[in-house]
Amino acid sequence: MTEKTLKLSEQPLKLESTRVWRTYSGGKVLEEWQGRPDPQDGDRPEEWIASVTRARNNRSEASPDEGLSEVSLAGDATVLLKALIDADPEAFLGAEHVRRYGANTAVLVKALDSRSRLAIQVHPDRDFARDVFHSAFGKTEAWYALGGREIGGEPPYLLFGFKPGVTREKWRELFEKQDIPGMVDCLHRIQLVPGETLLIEGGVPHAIGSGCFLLEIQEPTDYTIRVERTTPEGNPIPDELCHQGIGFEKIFDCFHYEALTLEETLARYRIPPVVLDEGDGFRVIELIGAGHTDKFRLQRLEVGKALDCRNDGQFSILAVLAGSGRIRYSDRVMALRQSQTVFLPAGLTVFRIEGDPGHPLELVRCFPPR
Ligand SMILES: O=P(O)(O)OC[C@H]1O[C@](O)(CO)[C@@H](O)[C@@H]1O
Repeated sequence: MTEKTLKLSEQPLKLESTRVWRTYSGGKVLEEWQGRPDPQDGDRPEEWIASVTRARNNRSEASPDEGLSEVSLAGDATVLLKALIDADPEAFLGAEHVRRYGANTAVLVKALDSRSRLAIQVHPDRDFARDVFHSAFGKTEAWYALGGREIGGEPPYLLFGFKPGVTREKWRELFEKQDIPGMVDCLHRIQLVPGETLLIEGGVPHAIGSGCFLLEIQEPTDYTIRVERTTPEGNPIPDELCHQGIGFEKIFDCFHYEALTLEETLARYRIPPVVLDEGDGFRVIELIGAGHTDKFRLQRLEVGKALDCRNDGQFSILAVLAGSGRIRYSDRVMALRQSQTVFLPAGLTVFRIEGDPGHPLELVRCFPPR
């Protein structure tokens, strides 16, 4: 029997691995999860998934396309996801999405594994991004904790949100003195709990601690303002990477000086999961919904048997956290295994996810804003 002819925008697209250089080290747990031989920590601790966003690393030796994801085609051929989308935005992203956001997915997904703590940083909200970077997107982000490891006897942890008593003047003074313990002490600290989701709005100071393995969903930019001029591992950070070209004076405008207690911070930013649908051999859990942010949505899918899905005129992105199985679409099948990532174009309207007996699939499904 001959297969039906399908356009690329009508089929699931397997994504190649896209590792990206960062100022912090990590990646060993990520590589273990990916089943790579000889997993190692290094200077590319992040996997960018379905990315149409270029990394802002300011490194002359790197490719100008660093950060852009490639799609695997037949044989060993690959093509940039961005090139496919640019050639036919509506078919891949959906007409309504293109009307609102142009030929941009409006979302970026990452798997991130830190051996060392990240530098204390902040990302722009939409207003700051528009006024200062002339960008339609800021960098609100959310972390879905997958697991982690102890580093030097310390369990994985997160720093975020100003504590009561922190003012713009105090923050600036600590920056000028480069008083790192003082800056760390201005932020709330919590332990990373696998399965928890935190939403970090643009403007909120934060630093992912050492030993964290998480999935991140965010707006599609790489604007990171870093207030530590030397990384926790002792490497100087070039000024341009700290202030992103806007100068040190301006960076203090990017922070939201809203000092909340830990309870208030967690009540605002920790998002409890909600079961949306459950049946014989599947569960669909909302991790981030439209009520939490208008920047993206995130679901966890658990598929022991089968789950019928629709794309409803929008694309979505899958990452297989664990298990194995397949996607059935039209008259075809695509195998799924742990760490596989897949772009599901808007033109793929219906598909079925099936888990293998004894190896139920655990997946995240990432959506752009509605
Ligand atoms: O400043 P660093 O350590 O390179 O970290 C940047 C990283 O921080 C994050 O914003 C997470 O907080 C990632 O999206 C980003 O790649």
